[in-house]
Amino acid sequence: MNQSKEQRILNFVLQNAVRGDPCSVMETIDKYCSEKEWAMNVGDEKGVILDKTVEEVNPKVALELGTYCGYSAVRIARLLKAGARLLTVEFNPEFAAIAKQMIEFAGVQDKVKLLEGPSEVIIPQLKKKYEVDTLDFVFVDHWKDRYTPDTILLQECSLLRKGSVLLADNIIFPGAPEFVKYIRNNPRFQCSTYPSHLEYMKVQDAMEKAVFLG
Ligand SMILES: O=C(NC/C=C/[C@H]1OC[C@H](O)[C@@H]1O)c1cc([N+](=O)[O-])cc(O)c1O
Ligand SMILES: [Mg+2]
Repeated sequence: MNQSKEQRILNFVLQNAVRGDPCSVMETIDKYCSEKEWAMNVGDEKGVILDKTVEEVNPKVALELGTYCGYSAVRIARLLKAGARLLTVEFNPEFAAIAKQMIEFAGVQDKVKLLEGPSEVIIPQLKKKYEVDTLDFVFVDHWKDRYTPDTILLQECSLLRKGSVLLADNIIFPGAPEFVKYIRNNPRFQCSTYPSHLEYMKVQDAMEKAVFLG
């Protein structure tokens, strides 16, 4: 049974990156995916926007929707202060297994909790099962048609507080048009757009930052 692309990416990291070095893991994934096989990691250009937002928020509790191979989980976790944690949600078991190994190789496993399952099932469990009070930061990068329902679900589950920051990937490509309409017309969010490019490509993309006003 031949390997998946995600397994090839992991193997390339295991063979070429420095164990315990998150930057080395990120650089190695970016090298593979720009030179050998494209993959839907947030990438090095949009990754800088992610970095800046995480540094600005300095979250104690962060949530990621859409782990994939763990690239952005490593990217976020490397910036978290002592005692801070990232919960990352992935429903595809193959991707979750790859991401778990990626996170461990990068040495950020103590800051990251990988939750396997659909976001609509996991989000309502965050308070009781995962001891979350409210979320300081949410990176939204999963199925584009789940961006809006899950943003609504986060509010319904009282997981956002005044100042919670959402950062959504791919609002131009592949696009999340109804999310953009929802969030920009919602008086409870203060939105700003960060133009960029699709990972590893010369295609226009952007990220949307939305601050919850309470
Ligand atoms: O579908 C995308 N992301 C959705 C991710 C979906 C995965 O996360 C949740 C689910 O387990 C699935 O396996 C995507 C697609 C492109 N793209 O260019 O097609 C670029 C991106 O940055 C993306 O995040
Ligand atoms: Mg994306």
